[in-house]
Amino acid sequence: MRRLAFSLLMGGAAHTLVCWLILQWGFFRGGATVFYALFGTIWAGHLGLLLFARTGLNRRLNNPAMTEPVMIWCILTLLASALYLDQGRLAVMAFFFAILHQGVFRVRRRQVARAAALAVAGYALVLLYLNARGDLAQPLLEAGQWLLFSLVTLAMVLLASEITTIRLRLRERNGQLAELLERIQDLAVKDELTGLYSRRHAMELLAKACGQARRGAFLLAVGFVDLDHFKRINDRHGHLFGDQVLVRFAELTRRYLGDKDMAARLGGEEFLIMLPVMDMEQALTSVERLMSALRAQRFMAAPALEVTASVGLTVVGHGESPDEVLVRADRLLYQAKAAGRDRIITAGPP
Ligand SMILES: Nc1nc2c(ncn2[C@@H]2O[C@H](COP(=O)(O)OP(=O)(O)OP(=O)(O)O)[C@@H](O)[C@H]2O)c(=O)[nH]1
Repeated sequence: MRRLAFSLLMGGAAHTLVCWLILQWGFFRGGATVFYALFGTIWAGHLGLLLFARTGLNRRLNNPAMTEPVMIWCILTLLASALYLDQGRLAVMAFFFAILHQGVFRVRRRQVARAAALAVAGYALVLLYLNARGDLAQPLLEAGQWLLFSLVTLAMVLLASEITTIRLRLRERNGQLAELLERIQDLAVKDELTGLYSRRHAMELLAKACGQARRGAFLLAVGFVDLDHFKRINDRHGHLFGDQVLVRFAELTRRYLGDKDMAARLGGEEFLIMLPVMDMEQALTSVERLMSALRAQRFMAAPALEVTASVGLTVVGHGESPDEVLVRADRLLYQAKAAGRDRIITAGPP
């Protein structure tokens, strides 16, 4: 919007000023009446375009920046004023290069060529029309100026084409770099197999969350989850199938845990979950729901298999360090395993 306003207001003011000077020097055919009628219309158009963008109606267009329509409108205003000039026509048409400059970085090569063709052909039609009416004082000079204008325009279009090629290549490279960066960031914080957070990142998040929970911002539940008899699953159905089970569990955490909850794979078949909660009961309900979903999973390659997990679940106590919380959750998990697996053992802070 700011760019559009700048182009239309500054470009329009410069165009008006040059034509007004030509009017003062007596070379504007039709005099002040035609000048004010013409520039009144031109400014109504400029302000109409600005109003259109200001009200947000442009967002409904395919290209909300409206670069091409604005370029075409501005070229038409130059051509319209060129019709009334007895002198200085080339100076006015030269504003086209400023219009082109505005468009080069924003529109496609085809659109630049279209705008250039409109300017060159429009300029030629203006001259032919004036010549037919006998209003062209120096036809040869005007034709020479048109030729010069056309050659410079051609050079500009070729340059614009080069710039567009470089711009597109840069955009492609930027896209590739952004993708690479995202992948590097993912590798640093995510577990490759499951897409859950990695152990290192989980520890960083836990330290941060413990700090916030300590300040009383919320209550944080921390759970150690360990799939039961995973070695047996691997041995019976193969390592690849074991991987599928891990991925399925990760999917379930994404589906059953809330937006503010977090799940990480600490390694092997061991996971950490963190849930900001109101109380332990809420945490227990969430984890029970996740465990039921895991138990209900069926696998094509092993239809009779029921995967379960043991969980040690606790909440972060006032002033507790992440290590203290992890040790307690680990101890609870051990108790769950010892008590026969497929269960959640909970305990609050000491
Ligand atoms: N498929 C697969 N298996 C893994 C991966 N990482 C570790 N494991 C296996 O996970 C198994 C873990 O076995 P254990 O630590 O003995 O535990 P468990 O068999 O689950 O027994 P409990 O925990 O006591 O119920 C081992 O056989 C590891 O080889 C992995 O990325 N993919």
